[in-house]
Amino acid sequence: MSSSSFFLRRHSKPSALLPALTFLRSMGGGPRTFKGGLSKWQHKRMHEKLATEKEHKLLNQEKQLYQARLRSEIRAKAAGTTTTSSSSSSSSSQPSSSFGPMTSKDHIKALADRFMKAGAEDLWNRDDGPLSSSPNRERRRPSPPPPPLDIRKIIGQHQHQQRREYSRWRRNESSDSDDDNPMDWGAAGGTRVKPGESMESLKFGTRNEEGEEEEEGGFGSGRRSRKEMRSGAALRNHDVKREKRRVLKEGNWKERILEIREDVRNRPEVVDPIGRRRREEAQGSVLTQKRFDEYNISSLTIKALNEAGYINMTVVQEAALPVGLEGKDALVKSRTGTGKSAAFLLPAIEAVLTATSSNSNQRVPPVYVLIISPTRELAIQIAAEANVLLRYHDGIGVQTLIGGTRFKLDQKRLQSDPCQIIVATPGRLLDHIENKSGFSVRMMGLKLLILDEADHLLDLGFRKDIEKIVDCIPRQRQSLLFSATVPKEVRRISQVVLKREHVFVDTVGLGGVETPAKVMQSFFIAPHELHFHLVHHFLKEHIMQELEYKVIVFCTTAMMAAFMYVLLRDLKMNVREIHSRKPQLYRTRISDEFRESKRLILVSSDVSSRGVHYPDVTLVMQVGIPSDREQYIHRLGRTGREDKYGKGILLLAPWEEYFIQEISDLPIEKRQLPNLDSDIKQKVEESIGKVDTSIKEAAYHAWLGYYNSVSDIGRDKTMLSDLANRFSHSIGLEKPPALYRKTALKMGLKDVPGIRIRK
Ligand SMILES: Nc1ncnc2c1ncn2[C@@H]1O[C@H](COP(=O)(O)OP(=O)(O)OP(=O)(O)O)[C@@H](O)[C@H]1O
Repeated sequence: MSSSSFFLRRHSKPSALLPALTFLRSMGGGPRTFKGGLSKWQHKRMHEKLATEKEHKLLNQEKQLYQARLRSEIRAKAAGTTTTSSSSSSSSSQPSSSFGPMTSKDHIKALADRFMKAGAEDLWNRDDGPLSSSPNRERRRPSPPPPPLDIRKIIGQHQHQQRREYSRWRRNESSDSDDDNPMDWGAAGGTRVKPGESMESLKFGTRNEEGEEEEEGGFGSGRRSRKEMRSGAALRNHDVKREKRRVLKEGNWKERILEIREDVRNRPEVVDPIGRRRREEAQGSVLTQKRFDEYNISSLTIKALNEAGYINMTVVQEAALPVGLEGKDALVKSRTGTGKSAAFLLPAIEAVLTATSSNSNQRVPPVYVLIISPTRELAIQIAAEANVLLRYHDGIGVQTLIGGTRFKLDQKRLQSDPCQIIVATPGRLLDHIENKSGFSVRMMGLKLLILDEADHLLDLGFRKDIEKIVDCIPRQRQSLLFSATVPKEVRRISQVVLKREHVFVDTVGLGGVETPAKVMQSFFIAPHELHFHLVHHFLKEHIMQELEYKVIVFCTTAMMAAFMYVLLRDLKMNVREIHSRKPQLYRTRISDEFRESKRLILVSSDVSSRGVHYPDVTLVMQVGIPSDREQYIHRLGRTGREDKYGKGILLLAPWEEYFIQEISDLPIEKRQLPNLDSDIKQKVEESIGKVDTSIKEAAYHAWLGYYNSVSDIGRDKTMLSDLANRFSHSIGLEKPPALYRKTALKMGLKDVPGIRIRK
């Protein structure tokens, strides 16, 4: 069917679509409902709640253990058996060689020592007096004492840092090295590899026995292993205790945020953008000196690579290829747009070549490589890149299995055009596995499983599907996981797919900035009513500045994207839309058009936020709060790819400002709102008025569904209803449209004032 007939079909009856549009957030083809009719977000919250309960249970158990230790110490004292540990502890922080119980003071001192080697004695003195009055001690330290340390503050900040896995502290602590060089933020962790640098300096953290990765860097002035920083067995209950005791007063937070902001403002790239450019140019690009032909890659692939313009490897390719080619499992983290696809496609092709050479006379070749991607666009793009690299390999085929296309057509292609590499989205792949057509038999020969955007695929929305898929493929296989973001919890869950002894390749590094170096990031806080005016203003301004502009505007939901598109089109902008409410053929066409074009604006939901490579995007605008830090980073990563320059704008409403804390370690700056021209304002108002009511109502419903799922806003239903009313006004609705009773019930909005329910 032609794309135009799809287009006509889409417009024939928009109202018929409405019930299906309600409350569904674009999830890139992932499952939308879960057992018991729960939405993704309700399901996610349920799991978070269960995890918190579990954590509390563990806390109690550990508390009991601690109390038991104290009791045994008292008993030991009563029996007159003072242990070596207690007597030696005042002079040494080392644990005693005796296995008797430690006193509580010893224990705390030992902890303080381990926690902060350099400052431990000060901590001890401050809290426990006796030591500071010790004459020996005075003798040992004749110089004036350093300023007292506030242990609570330090521990609180340290835990805060651990919990969010941010690394600002490390940067602050190690900033002496080269504070004014934004490119060197990761230097203290020794993880950023510059062209020509030895690969030894890259971080390859293999898993230790506890399943934690050993990494350099840590708190305080010294370097320490990640294992030490985290929960060692002895430290663990005290870690938890500190967490419980921690008083994070609002004031402290505010102070810290102000400090961070001040720091951001003073960064050289903010105050001196030209100097920044020069410094970066001096630093070189993501390309290294290493050439592809130096590795054990087939000459036919090298030929194709060279033709495609790939001569030298990027940092991630140089780091991940040897691991992938050796057949090891790996979790690979590297910034957006740095060439991860080739880093996994090359081992994939080699795996097929090895497998076919030993297994050549099968009538229907098994599938040797399975690549899973969260979105259809990304799957199509990966298959296209694989085809480029396979140009000279006759007999090796790639196929995509993605939703939104005809299942029967997939089956026909699988039979008529056998392939060894499959690129699939999870849902459609499962359909094929569960369908008894022999597809799962072909999967029995699988040698290599690759998850692109692995953190997203292991997130709650997809994890069940991934687990099912993993259950249906051979255990004896290699697995490679790639992403630009790898949150702590994903590292743990990755064991669902990876072998225990996998390698962690991290080209960002602890303390490294996760966003592209050459993207200037700023955020604006403005009442929601002004967002559309501001989007229009920023676009106009950018078009004036950039002759060859290419912009992506990310909206919170598919229906918000639809609304924004209609509005910008009416304002005579050269704009396209792409989101999950569009048929796949339309999406593919728009995606291809945007890839090839210049001077074009793409309004998108999250179908374009991850992995999709649109060359030369000059500006990424994010309107409304991103669902998490990772989403912000991936969306922003659509610009500044391949070492190019770009701009990122985040537009938030005042109640969304708390999100800035989530990304406070990134080089993002708050900007003053521009003065809006009253004529332009009026023009925008008029265009809002012209948008079809059905689109506005669907946008309102989607807005409510999205913000209900954003925990800090969705928790307070009265506030949510208030904001929803304001939102409905801002998109030109006279009154908020009513909800279906069932939906209102599901969202916990049934008896909330201001939320209308259908009779
Ligand atoms: N060695 C290389 N030499 C030249 N260009 C390269 C090289 N490797 C990759 N590229 C190009 O860099 C661009 C970005 O690559 P790719 O899409 O693989 O990035 P990515 O790291 O997967 O990004 P994301 O995190 O957004 O998924 C592509 O256009 C690709 O063709």
